[in-house]
Amino acid sequence: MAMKTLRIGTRASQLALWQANWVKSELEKRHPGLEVTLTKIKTQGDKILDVPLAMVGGKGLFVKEIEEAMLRGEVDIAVHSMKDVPTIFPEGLALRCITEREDPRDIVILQPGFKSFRDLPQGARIGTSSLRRKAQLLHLRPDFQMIDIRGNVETRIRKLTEDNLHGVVLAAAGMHRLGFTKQISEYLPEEISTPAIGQGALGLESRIDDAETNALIDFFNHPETAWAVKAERAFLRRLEGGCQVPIGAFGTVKGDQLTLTGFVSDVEGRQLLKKTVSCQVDEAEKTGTSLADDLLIKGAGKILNEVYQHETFNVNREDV
Ligand SMILES: NCc1[nH]cc(CCC(=O)O)c1CC(=O)O
Repeated sequence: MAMKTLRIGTRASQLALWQANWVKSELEKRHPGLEVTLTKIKTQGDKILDVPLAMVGGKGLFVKEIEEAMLRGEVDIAVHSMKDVPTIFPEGLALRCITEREDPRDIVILQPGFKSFRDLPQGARIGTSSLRRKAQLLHLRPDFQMIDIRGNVETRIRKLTEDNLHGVVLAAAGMHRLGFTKQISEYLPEEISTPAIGQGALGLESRIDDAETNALIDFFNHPETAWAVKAERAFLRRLEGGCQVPIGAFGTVKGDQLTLTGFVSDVEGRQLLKKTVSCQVDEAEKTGTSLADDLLIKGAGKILNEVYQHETFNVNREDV
């Protein structure tokens, strides 16, 4: 039987292409004879590089054009970093698979001679645009000067030298995938830097009614990661944190037990709410929602309202 061609829609950044190519090669291993092609699609988030993304507006800046291509039938699946995937999907599309998580932690790259961010001098300059990363580092080192950096992973690494920074913060997963592991100075444990929702996992999105495609890709789904990420996303959804805010959540699964940590903070990392809960995996979403409710009762709503009004609230979904 002649196999169909499966077309992957992807952004053209180095990391997005690595991820799409990884999906392609896993598909070809699994289904010998299947032809898999990549279609590069420019998204709003790729086009507008100089404007704070909050001013561009809207959720899903890095996925919308790919979703439209899928709805028009021009591509069959989209490969996303789960971190960039909005919690709501257009009619007809769904998140079909969540892949096994890479290292979920944040990392720092430091100037030569430094082993830990803790050793940096007073007032050290740290590059990141993520309010989540900013807040958690400022919580430990209120003296740090946080510098906005935008751009893809390589650009941000380059800014360490170009912008004369003491350190930059990035995701371990992106560094590992792109072969930059050796440049990592320090891994930040989850207890110090709660990862972004979905960090390290990939999401495969497809048309709900495309049974043939869905049957081909279902093996990518990793149930443990999927439970964890579903809990994290329920937490985010309840906090209406579709845009970038100092929100993080991290779930792990052992057997049928899910442990979920959620965190919300103000921009300066002064008020930091964090809580860890456990449940059975089939309660993942409910638990994510109720953990958010818990933090709302403790004052997360007030903190987040202040964040939304804060002048530095310029969303950068490339660096959550
Ligand atoms: N928005 C950029 C982005 N999207 C996903 C990752 C890392 C890989 C992952 O989380 O799967 C990164 C890079 C970074 O934050 O350093």
